[in-house]
Amino acid sequence: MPAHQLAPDIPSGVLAAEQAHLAASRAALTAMREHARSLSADAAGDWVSQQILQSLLDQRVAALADHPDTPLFFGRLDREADDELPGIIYVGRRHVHDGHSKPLVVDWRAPVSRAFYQASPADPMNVVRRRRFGYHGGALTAYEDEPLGQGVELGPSKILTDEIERPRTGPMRDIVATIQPDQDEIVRSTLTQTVCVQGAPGTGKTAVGLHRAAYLLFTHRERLARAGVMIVGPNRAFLSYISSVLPALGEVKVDQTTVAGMLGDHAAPEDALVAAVKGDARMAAVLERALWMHIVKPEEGVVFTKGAYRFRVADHEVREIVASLRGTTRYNPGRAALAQRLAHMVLVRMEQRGESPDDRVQDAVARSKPVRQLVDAVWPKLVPEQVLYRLLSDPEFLAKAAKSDLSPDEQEMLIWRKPYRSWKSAKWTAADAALLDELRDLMERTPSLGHLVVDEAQDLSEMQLRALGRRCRNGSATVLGDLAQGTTAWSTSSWESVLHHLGQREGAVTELTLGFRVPREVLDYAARLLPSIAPGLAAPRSLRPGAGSLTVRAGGSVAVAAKEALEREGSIGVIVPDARVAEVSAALADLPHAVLDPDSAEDHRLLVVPATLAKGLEYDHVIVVEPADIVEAEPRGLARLYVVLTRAVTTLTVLHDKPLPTMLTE
Ligand SMILES: Nc1ncnc2c1ncn2[C@@H]1O[C@H](COP(=O)(O)OP(=O)(O)OP(=O)(O)O)[C@@H](O)[C@H]1O
Repeated sequence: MPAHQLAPDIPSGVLAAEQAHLAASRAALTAMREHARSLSADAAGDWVSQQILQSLLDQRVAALADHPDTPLFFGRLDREADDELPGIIYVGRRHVHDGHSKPLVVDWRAPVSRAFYQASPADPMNVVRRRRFGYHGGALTAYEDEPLGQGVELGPSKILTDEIERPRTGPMRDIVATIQPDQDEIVRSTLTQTVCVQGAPGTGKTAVGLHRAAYLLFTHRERLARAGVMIVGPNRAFLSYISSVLPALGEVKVDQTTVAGMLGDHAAPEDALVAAVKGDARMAAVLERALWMHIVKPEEGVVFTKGAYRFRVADHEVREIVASLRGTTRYNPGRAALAQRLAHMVLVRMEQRGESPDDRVQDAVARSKPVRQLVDAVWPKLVPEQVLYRLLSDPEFLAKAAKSDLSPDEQEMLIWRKPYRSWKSAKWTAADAALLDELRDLMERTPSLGHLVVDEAQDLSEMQLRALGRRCRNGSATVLGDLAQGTTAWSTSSWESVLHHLGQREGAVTELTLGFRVPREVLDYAARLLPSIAPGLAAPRSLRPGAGSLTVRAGGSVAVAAKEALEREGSIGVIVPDARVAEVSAALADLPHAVLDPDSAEDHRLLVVPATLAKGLEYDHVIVVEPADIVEAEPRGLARLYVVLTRAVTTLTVLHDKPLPTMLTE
């Protein structure tokens, strides 16, 4: 027998007491906000400090806002612990205390809240009873008790099931009330630990990554406020979908971007095979050689004239300085160091002549014309685009830089068929963006963030991973993905390799196995593709039975399917081959709908979604149009189809005129 009590939606004595605690917590939060509002920035010494303090106070006031629809707490722990904390703890989205510093609500990220997610009959963690609360709108309407420490088996939680079954409308929600024990382990792993999560569609990877960011920001507030945390997602539609999760958890200062947003939005078209060569980590050595090949062997010395005197640095001395700097610094600091070292030699000559020049003289000599001319000739000023331009347009230069790292065929593939006039007019591709970033870092060190969350990481090239790795080289990362959902020319087949190229070899690979999104029937259907796209992976499991959720129709009309879906509750995604977006949108002309546009604030229940933008998204009802065309459209089309078929929360309708891939019909 499940040891559960689900209170009916009628206030009982217990429910009334809990509602009173909610009211008291709300009032306390309002008082905290009023107090924050009453604080003045005038105490700060000067105008600038005043502005900074005022902005901090404003942020604090905003963070203390009470959102009536968002439950202030969602759980309660009755504890039997020998510590200084209260015996009863309410777990919520943020700390709330009364005027005497007594905690009314404890932040879910605090160490004591861990038991809310982890305690079990086998390991009660000093908790005798865990209570979950159910809300309707902002009103507390139900509770559910789980006795721990009595050795009683727990049955399924209805509040948890209701939360998972709740129709999805609008952007992604936080899962803070229902994080599962294996997810919580990942969320609370320490800041220094890089974690890589493999998980089938809908196992909560994205949710876990976002909650880990919130957890780390809470636990290491100062350090991460300085160093920064960034979320990297596959496209802007995805970023817009996840955009409200962290703000709902009180974290507004996390940058969310795509790889293109980080490395440069270059999108000239490119053959997938060429892109694959450019994405290969072997390019790193080629680029490094290409950059340093710009240094010219010095044939002349330098002569600095001051009044009637001439101070000379001989050619062999210049060669020695260049040789000693080469390979020991990045390119740009090396250039600056060369000027300073030449100036220093001149100063030594001045001293030999009995002068006593100081640092200012050294700077002046370093900036003088003869020194600048020599530095420009020997160690030329460069931008990354110049180097890459030369590499992709000059076969001889490429051959020298590539040595044996690239085969002659690969080199030939890299050379532009139609060269551009100059580096300034070159049109760069997405793969070039990572090469330019590598060069930029060889010239000037890229600053590192404190933590990076990388979603859909299976799709990144080795060179892109290196670029991301630079941005967390003094920090750590949360790497999320699914080997079965790799759709790019360079998709990985091993997480160890991803961690290697990210520069986080110590990272731990872990797996989430239970699906929260896709009904079992739909997931089993999609999983028929797995042996063809990721033979090593086990079939995914779903928490949600969802009988009757799958319909496959030959010759069915998209308008009819959309009308049927509109009669039900929740969001609808009509996922179509990219080339057929306009046609399907026209077929739906009688129904209010929009084509998915990441930049539009317009929210539509019925959306036409190009197949290549569906990654990471979910809809209550998904209608997939013509799977054969989705498969045909790209080299890893079967994996794309797997992604598309696993976006449904409640129903999946597959419409096809052409034969379905055989794996789906066998
Ligand atoms: N513990 C949980 N409680 C409630 N809902 C959850 C939980 N974990 C995940 N979900 C929900 O399941 C859905 C899928 O989660 P998410 O998008 O994070 O999965 P994913 O593994 O990133 O999927 P994909 O690989 O398809 O991108 C979301 O609606 C999420 O809110």
